[in-house]
Amino acid sequence: MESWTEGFGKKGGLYRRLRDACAADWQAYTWHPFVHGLSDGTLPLPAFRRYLIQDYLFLIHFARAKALAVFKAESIEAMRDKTEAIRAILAETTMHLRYCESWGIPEAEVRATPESAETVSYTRYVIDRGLAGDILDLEVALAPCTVGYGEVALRILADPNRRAEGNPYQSWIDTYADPGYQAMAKAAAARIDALGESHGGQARFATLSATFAEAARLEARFWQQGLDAAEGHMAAYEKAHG
Ligand SMILES: Cc1ncc(CO)c(N)n1
Repeated sequence: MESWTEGFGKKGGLYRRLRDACAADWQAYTWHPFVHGLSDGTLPLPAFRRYLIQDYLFLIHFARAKALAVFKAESIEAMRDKTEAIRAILAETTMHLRYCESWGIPEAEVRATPESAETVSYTRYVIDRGLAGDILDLEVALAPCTVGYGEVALRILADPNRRAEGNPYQSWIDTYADPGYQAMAKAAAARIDALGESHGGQARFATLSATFAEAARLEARFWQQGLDAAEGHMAAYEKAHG
């Protein structure tokens, strides 16, 4: 078994059962062609730019979803963890703004960018699962994001095609390979395992796994919007220069 699959959740726990129940969707998300391009450094810059600006907007709403998890948390420890997660998400956006600044895109312009359908659908889906359900429904909707990016980073580090020197996406990779981020991802998987036991994960598995798989597919769509933007860019370029 690969090292990254061992990293999150415990054997037989709810997190791994959710992940394994949507193996094809999970693979399509965590080893998407966009991720290959981050890893070997060949991702076209317009694809990354499109992704990163939308991801900044995504994180604002993701912080709101985590705030809802503070509200729905059933222990002070969980409230503390979630509060820390909100702080981490807001800190993560400084990486986004640094990239944008290096491209000459000021923060005001990033903020004024309209959200894409991919961004709206994913963020509002997660918030809706949390509003309609309890803390377990919400944590399961959040997990592909928090834990998934932890796994994506580990997959990149293990990738034989990885460009380790002079990779333009290195600071993106570092953000999620960071021990602090990895610890947060592990804690999120462990909380799902614990909630699975305390909140009837077995009896609720059909609903929970549908939520988890939906979020994994929305994550894959989120990468794909970057590649779609680059395709448009290439077509326009070829038209202008053809
Ligand atoms: C779409 C997406 N999923 C997960 C993360 C990790 O925080 C992120 N920044 N963006």
